[in-house]
Amino acid sequence: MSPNRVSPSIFAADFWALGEAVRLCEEAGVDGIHYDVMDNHFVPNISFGPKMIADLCARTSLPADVHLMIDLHRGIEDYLSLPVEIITLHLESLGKEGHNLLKTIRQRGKKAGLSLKPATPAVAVEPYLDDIDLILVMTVEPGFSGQKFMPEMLSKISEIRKIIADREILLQVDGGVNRETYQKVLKAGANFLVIGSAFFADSDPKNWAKQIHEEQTA
Ligand SMILES: O=C(CO)[C@@H](O)[C@H](O)COP(=O)(O)O
Ligand SMILES: [Co+2]
Repeated sequence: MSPNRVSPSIFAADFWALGEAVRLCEEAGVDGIHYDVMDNHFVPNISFGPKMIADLCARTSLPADVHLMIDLHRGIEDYLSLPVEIITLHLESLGKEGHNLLKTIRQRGKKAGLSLKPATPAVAVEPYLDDIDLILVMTVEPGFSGQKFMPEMLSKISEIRKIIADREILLQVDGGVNRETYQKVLKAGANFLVIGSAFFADSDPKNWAKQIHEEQTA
């Protein structure tokens, strides 16, 4: 089994020193940077848009995964043209165009991700399994970093691991992942952690990233 992946959520960094935060990620040996895009419609918060992602991507070779928490009715063209590895859409925001949007992400040379809010059941991913490369299980309500992990999501992670079966779909978990919760999340079946506030507050993020990479999973 390939090693677990970890991507810090740059939204949790100090915006005064974004460049330093990216350097910290590089030095810690993480696998990418997670960009939380919020538009104050799908979630009650605003973060940043495509220009900021483009500017940071231009200065680092760390792969980018873009978590779009936006109203999709105006399309996603601004994000499709970015040099990013993964674009993740929320299942709850897909509407009738869902399959086409996911297919378009792949046609544009990126991995397509599908994210589930805490109330969305695991089985909801089943119609999309042929169109996706990643499933993101939210373990907090989307919109803010620094929230408490929802332990009741662990069984959902295991359920999705079973649904994925032998497909090559990454299982990403996002929200409240910290030194106390990350092993439970990996044990439940995730192989891709997003860590926001806990990563940037950690006294030895390099050591933590190494532990995540080396943690044995099922
Ligand atoms: O997508 C989101 C929140 O909507 C996440 O990516 C968080 O921003 C991660 O931050 P922590 O919960 O780890 O502090
Ligand atoms: Co996120």
